[in-house]
Amino acid sequence: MAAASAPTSATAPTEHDCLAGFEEALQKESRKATFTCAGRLPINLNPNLTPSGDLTPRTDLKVHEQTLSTKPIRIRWGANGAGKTLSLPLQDPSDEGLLQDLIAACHPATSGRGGQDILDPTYRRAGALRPADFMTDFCPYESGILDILYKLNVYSGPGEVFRPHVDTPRNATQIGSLVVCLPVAFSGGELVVRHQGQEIIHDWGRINNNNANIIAPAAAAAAAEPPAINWTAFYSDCAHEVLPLHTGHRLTLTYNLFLSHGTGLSTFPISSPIV
Ligand SMILES: O=C(O)CCC(=O)C(=O)O
Ligand SMILES: [Fe+2]
Repeated sequence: MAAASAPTSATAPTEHDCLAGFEEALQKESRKATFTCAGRLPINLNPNLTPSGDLTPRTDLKVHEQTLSTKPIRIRWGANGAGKTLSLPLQDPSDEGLLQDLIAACHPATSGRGGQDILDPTYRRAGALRPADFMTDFCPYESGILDILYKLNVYSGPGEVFRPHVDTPRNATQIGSLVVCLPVAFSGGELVVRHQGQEIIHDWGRINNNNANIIAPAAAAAAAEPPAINWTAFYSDCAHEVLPLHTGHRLTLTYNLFLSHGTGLSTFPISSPIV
């Protein structure tokens, strides 16, 4: 009996065919893959603080067991001796002036184009503070999110905006961006994140803090939804934009996300992140 013949070279897939099939399969998968994640972090207006002002320390184990929350967020800015501190959410009507002071302290925000920071209000109309000009005690690491703090952004209504863009990576280890939206009332200003024909819209103004800037602890405790931080993270290749603000002020902290030792994901040497 004749032996079964081996596939001839005419019918056997070539290396090129295999690679093309592999590429097609990967592309299909990457279309289905998660490209962004998001979360909401309730603000505990009466947190249990350590003497140094931190939340009660957590072990890794506890982080997985607990519902995470954050203490109110403080932002400090201004020259030595003339510094100001704003706590969000506002808990007293007299603090509304401080929010206005912070907005006034911001400079017109630039955007990165061709490796340069460009000031173009038709592309981005918003205020910003550089990391050297403010401090915050919001700690994404403590809150279960990973970070390198990059900027405070303020968009005011009506009309401030950031047109579609991809963030300029600070170095080769940057894998994404994290946007944290602070508890101040606004409408419009949806953050739209896009990847390979998919789109996620974060309408944080609609759900932000019952549309009130000032929330007394008692009212917050009684409310069905306590004031909260909203956040989202996405990979560096995602285009995103902030749609025009309608009303109020939208304050965000943006962070660059870097690969670090120990994730097992990096095949190249990791240098210090540039902020
Ligand atoms: O404020 C936001 O939601 C996004 C800001 C942003 O995209 C950026 O600073 O690159
Ligand atoms: Fe961006």
